[in-house]
Amino acid sequence: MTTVLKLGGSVITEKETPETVDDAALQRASAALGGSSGRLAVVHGGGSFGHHYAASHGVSTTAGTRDDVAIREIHGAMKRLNAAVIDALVETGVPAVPVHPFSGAYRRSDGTLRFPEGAVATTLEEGFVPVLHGDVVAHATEGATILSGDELVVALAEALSADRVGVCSAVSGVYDADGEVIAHIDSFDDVAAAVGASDETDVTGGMAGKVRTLLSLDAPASVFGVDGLGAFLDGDDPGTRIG
Ligand SMILES: Nc1ncnc2c1ncn2[C@@H]1O[C@H](COP(=O)(O)OP(=O)(O)OP(=O)(O)O)[C@@H](O)[C@H]1O
Ligand SMILES: C=C(C)CCOP(=O)(O)O
Repeated sequence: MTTVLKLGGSVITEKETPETVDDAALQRASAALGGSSGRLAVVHGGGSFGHHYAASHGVSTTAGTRDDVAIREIHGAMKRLNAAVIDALVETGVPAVPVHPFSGAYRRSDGTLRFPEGAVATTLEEGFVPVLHGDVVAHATEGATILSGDELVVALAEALSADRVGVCSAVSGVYDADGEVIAHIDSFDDVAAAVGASDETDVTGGMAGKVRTLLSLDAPASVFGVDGLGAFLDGDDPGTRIG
């Protein structure tokens, strides 16, 4: 059983305060992961580490930068968050190891992502838990653009033929217009009026971007809050199922 799990930046950081980890939430998530079994690849988002730098340099998933300073700032912040996530996971006994997308992933000029998965697949086979993250990546004809953790989850899940995909965010699921968690989404148009951007600084589209991206996945994905993480890892289907 191969699981790809995203820990949202909105969960593990205090998203409005630059470079601030939400230690309590990260410890809760790590404790849940400490008890998990099977092959697990973790991806985390940018939260208050990646999005502030990306926004301040005007970089998004489509608007590129040719400024090497911008690339180092965005990537450097994401590496610092990655180190904090790995430290927390190691504390709970998870054999976590870092994988930095900038070093291997890139976009073609039409924006399609290339992610050579050999290192991650081998890392999993050998019993480690690779921990990847949203990042800045080289983009042919654009310089460099942002790769969201959600897009990476989809690419990884497909490349690894994952059985389960989970996206743990700051909300209990995708809410409808009345604030109730939607049980199942299989078309963006059905929820377009209810889903929006993030309430915080976010260059990758908040919940609307997440739903759109996850709908492109072959395997079904679940969006849930940190309260649902243990249940998801136990094989349940908390929150909103997408696809
Ligand atoms: N209909 C909706 N249901 C749930 N959340 C919504 C909805 N519309 C907008 N949102 C916003 O989307 C946010 C989740 O998207 P966001 O991209 O911030 O999450 P994340 O993936 O956890 O964080 P990051 O992008 O930093 O990794 C919620 O916190 C909320 O502010
Ligand atoms: C902003 C950066 C560098 C990563 C964005 O990843 P996301 O938070 O998963 O959308």
